[in-house]
Amino acid sequence: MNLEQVSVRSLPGVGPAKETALTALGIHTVDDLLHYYPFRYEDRQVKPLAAWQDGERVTVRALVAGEAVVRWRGPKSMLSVRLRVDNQFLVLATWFGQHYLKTRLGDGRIIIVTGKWNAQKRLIVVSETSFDASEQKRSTSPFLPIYHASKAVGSKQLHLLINKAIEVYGADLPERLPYPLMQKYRLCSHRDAVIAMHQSGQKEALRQARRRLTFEEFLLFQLQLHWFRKHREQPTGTAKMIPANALAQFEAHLPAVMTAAQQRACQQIAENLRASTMMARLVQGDVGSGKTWVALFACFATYLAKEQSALMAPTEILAEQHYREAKRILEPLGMQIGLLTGSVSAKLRQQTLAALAAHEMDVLVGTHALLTDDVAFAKLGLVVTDEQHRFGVSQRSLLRTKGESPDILMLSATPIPRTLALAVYGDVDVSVLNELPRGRQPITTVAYSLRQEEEAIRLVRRALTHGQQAFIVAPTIEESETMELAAVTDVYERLKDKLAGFTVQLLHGRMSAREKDDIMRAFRDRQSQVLVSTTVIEVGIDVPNATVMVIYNAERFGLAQLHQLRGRVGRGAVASTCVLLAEAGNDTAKARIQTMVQTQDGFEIAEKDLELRGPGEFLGFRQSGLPQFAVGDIVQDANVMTVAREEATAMLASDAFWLSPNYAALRQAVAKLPEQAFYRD
Ligand SMILES: Nc1ncnc2c1ncn2[C@@H]1O[C@H](COP(=O)(O)OP(=O)(O)OP(=O)(O)O)[C@@H](O)[C@H]1O
Repeated sequence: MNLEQVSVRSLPGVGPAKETALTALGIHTVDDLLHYYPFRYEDRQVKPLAAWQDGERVTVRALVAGEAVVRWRGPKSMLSVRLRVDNQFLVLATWFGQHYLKTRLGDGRIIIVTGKWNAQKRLIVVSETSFDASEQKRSTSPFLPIYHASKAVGSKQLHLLINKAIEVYGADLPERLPYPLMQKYRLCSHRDAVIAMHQSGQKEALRQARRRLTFEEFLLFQLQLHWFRKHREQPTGTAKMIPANALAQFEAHLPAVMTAAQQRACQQIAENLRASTMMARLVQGDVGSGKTWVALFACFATYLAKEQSALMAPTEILAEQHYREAKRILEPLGMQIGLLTGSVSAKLRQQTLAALAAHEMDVLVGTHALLTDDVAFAKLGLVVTDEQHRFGVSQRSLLRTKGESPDILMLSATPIPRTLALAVYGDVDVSVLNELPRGRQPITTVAYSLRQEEEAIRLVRRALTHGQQAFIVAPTIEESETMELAAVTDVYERLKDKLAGFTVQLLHGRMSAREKDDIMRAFRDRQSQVLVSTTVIEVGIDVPNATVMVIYNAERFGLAQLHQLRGRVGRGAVASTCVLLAEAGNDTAKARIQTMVQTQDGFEIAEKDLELRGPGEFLGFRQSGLPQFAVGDIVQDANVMTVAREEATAMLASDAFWLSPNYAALRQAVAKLPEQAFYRD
């Protein structure tokens, strides 16, 4: 029986109303229902108090110690009583809206409660109470599956319904993976895995189920990536004639030697440009690792092949910065560079466009102004996008259509762990710049509490008196209204007073692009000494004279983001300092701040960030269009992704995959997935 064609209505107890409620959760068929996995399991095992984590839901067997008290606030009640746990410790328990339980909470009674633990207040906010102390023993499953539910169908109801579906249809769950593959990786059957996800109380069975389902979905994903790549009409690029000594020619004109990582990336690029297939390469650089020079080398190599390059940046100030650097590095090599942004005068724009069309210009740097219709290249051979995730898909492909399948180079300052990069970018090649240019001074990072603000300001003042500049970052205005964070405007007002005699300017996201660029320019040109800002300064700004960075409420930012921010200092010859002003938080918050203090390696920080916060909260994760998996976790299960990738490659190259009935189910599954869900530009 094909469960994808069996409506949930076929299950006992599901009428039109229940059907509507299930539809709202995306559940239409029995197949959907069976694959609607719990998002977590509640651990109902009674644990000793010492093992409780702040904020965790705990189940505890305790002795009522003292009299229960009810307080009222309007119609709302709060019931509190002391409980003795592990025969010694006293904790407080509160119930909201359940004052009627008071009579049952007699002094000395043994109860079992489940609730959220607040370590600081030593308080459990109770959500479930059991007065039958033996219940715990009778319960078969210490792990209760919790489902994303709605008002109309709760988690418990879903659980019951799924159990019913397993009872009636469980035997019809099909197997997609060929047997030899299951044997090779010792995977349990799809059916056993699905059932275990919903019903198992055993840690090991659950682990095996997760492993099997993760492998399956990663394999499908990888097969798809490869499949569509194979079947897509790949526009064949043109081979560029690039002399063997191109890199040496380029390096001979540089003001400093390239790092080994830069050289490696350049060599990889030259190889790609020479090939007749189109280049699709991502240069992933840690902050300050010198991505721009690598991009400029690509432009130079393209120039040697007598073709033009376009370099697109997300903001005017970044475009200007690239333009200056391109002029400085490429003009001595005989190249002509142009700039096109919204601020370029009409006359200059006309001249630039004319030069471009006549092939008197080799590189055009700009913002999305490059995309306008009248921008026409004589022969566009290379498109470089900086921070391409900040452009829409259509914008990116628009630039590409200005040439005949030009080679593509993408620059990204967000260090993404390798597996994530594969998942995000599919099969692009990746060059990693994990090395800083020589002569960089290390950045000293210190963590202060918010009360030590004065100390931070002292550091700022000292740098200013030495003629250096400082960045101050504070959370956004919007957030501060509801969350009582140090608003950027408050910080600005305070610092203006405390740093009287220096020019302090404010920058935030509510300003127009023009205002922002003006303020950034003033700072870059040293007309202001202190820039108080939200995270809008985050990416790419290069002001080597700035040596102090102070970040207010650092606990509010993602680690990858803090790393980006910190990377704005330490770019010159003078040693820099980064002060993290943070509220003391729970263990995770402390571990995050500690990571920042301990390491300056962006890749390490990114891994740690993912580990501590989970990929769902990883900076830019949502915007990046990373695929969401039902069971697998791209970070924790990174090794499974690698294996799935290898298997997918081998499979598609084998006849068996295309011909054998063993693979029929898998072939069908891959073909059925919607292309756009996975295939990214
Ligand atoms: N090998 C090198 N030796 C010395 N200086 C270098 C080298 N490579 C680049 N630089 C300089 O380092 C600075 C930073 O380079 P760049 O702006 O390309 O960094 P980035 O990788 O874009 O970093 P971020 O993402 O933090 O902006 C520039 O001023 C550049 O001229």
